[in-house]
Amino acid sequence: MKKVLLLTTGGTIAARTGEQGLAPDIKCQDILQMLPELEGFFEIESRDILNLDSSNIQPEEWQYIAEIVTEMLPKYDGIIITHGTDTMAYTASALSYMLQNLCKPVVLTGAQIPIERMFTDAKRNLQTAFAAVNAGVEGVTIAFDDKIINGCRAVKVRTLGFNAFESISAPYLGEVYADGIHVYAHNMDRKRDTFCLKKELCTDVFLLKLIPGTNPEIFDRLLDMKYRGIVIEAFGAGGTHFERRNLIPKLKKLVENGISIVACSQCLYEKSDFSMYEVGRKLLECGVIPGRDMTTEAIVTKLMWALGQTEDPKEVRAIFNTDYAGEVTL
Ligand SMILES: NC(=O)C[C@H](N)C(=O)O
Repeated sequence: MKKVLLLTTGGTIAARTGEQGLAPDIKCQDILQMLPELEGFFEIESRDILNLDSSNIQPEEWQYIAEIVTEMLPKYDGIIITHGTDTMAYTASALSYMLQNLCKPVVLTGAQIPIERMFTDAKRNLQTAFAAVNAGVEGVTIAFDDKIINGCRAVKVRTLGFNAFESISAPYLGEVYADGIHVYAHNMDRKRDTFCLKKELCTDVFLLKLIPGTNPEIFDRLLDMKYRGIVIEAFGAGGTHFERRNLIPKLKKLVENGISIVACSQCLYEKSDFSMYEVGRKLLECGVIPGRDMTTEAIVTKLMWALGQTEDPKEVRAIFNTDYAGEVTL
């Protein structure tokens, strides 16, 4: 029988309606009581570690969760973490980098409807998470709506639909059917070294979505504010305007000041390629790091993590040229 640790952090899955609206309240023991069918199949221990809507989960919480996972993992076959859906993809990505060479399942799950309500998806999602642990799907994953998604490829794409998450530019790792869980790929050939926690993060990272007419002076302000990393969501396959409002000299200045800039596409699907158009090449020429087919969530957290590991922009670039958890196609 597999030994599983359930950690709860809050989110809608554990929410009740209070005077101020929905807020997390339900404890792990109550959650487990609602899933009596798991008892005969798993040896389960549980612990409430946070009680937050995921909008309140920030880099400090990612580090706290990573510490607990690192401490507890040797005693279990896998760990399931219940978490709000709104920022689950950020937490999953951050954990993917912090928990280096992870070779056991760490599965995040949650719900669109609280577990105590009719039509809740919480039980099904938890069952899927347990199935992922049982199947030994390694690494940080998200179990949701019968799918297992690599954590650093997940994006929340729906506010209300049960299919809230998609796996972007990467196949699902597994799916649940009537005959059980189908696991497609879980040995991603990347765990060569021993597991270790690398939890240092730099929170001085800013995300800017370009609009037609973005004022170039925004980049001077970001320099004044001492950001060390900037993620730019550019247009289409990769481009920004240089007519009339030329962003390029400003970006050059930032790079000269040692700031790491990573650029990706505003389009959710498919890769960016900044070498394709003149409007993209100019970014590469001033030293911007291409985000390739990574999600914005995976880039933002990777930049925070990279800047936590090194002060050298060249090493940050080298980190972005490395695939740690299946987050990027090189
Ligand atoms: N479905 C959810 O869990 C949404 C909630 N606001 C959260 O992220 O905590």
